[in-house]
Amino acid sequence: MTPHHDNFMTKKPSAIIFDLDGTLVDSARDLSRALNHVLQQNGRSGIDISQVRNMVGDGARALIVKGFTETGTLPSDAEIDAIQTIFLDYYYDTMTAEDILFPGAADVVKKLAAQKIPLGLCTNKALRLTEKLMEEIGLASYFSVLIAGDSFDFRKPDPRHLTATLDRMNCSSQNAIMVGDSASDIIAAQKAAIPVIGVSFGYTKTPIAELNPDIIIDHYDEFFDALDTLIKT
Ligand SMILES: O=C(O)COP(=O)(O)O
Ligand SMILES: [Mg+2]
Repeated sequence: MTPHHDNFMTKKPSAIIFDLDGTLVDSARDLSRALNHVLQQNGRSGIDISQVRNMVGDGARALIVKGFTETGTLPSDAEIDAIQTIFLDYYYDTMTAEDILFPGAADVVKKLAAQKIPLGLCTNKALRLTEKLMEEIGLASYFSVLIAGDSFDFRKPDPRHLTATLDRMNCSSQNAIMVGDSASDIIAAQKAAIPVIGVSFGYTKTPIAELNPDIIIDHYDEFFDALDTLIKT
C-alpha cells in the first residue's frame, strides 16, 4: 500500500532555502516606517507603504537609494553611509515580531524541519537584523544557517549567495529548492539551476509570473502540493 498522509512527499529535497522579507515575513510596515524616518530627517516627503513594498528585496542601502531617488536628488555615497547607519539602528530598535509572519509560514517551516529537511535562510538583509528578527519570530532554531546580505562579498541575485548557503549547510545544490518573492531570488535560483517556488504575496515590482519561477504559490497552504509537483518534474 502506498503510504498516504498529509504533506507526504515522493522524494525529499536535499535542502530548502528561504528568503526572508516578503517570503516569510511581511516586514514592509516596519521597513517603511524606518525609511520614512530617514527621509523626513532629511527634509524629504514620505513614501506610501504600497510603493515601499516594491522597493524591498535588495537590502537596506538599495531601499534608501530608491527612497531618496524617488523624493529628490540622490545624496553622496558618504551621506548615504550615514543615513544607512541611522536607518539600520532605527529599524533594529523598532522592528516588530508580532503578526508579521505570512499566514501558514511558520507551520510550513516547522513541518519541513520535522521531516528532517535541512533549511537555510538566505536574505539580503543585514545579519544583525536577520538574527534578531528570526529569534523574535521564533524560527531561528529551525534553520541550520542564517546567511545574510553582508555574510559574503556577493549577494542575490548573484547565484553564489545560494550556493554558498548550501555549502555552509553541507548540502548539494542537486535537489535543493529555493523559495522567494522577488527578482533577486528568482534570478539567483535560475542562475544556480535550483528550482524555485515564487510566492505571490511578497514584494516585487515585476509581477512574479513574469519572473518565471518554476511554480507560484498564493498562500502557504499550497506549499506542499507545489513541492510535490517540483519534485516529480
Ligand atoms: O531588502 C532587504 O532588506 C532584504 O530582502 P530579502 O529578505 O527579501 O532578501
Ligand atoms: Mg524577499
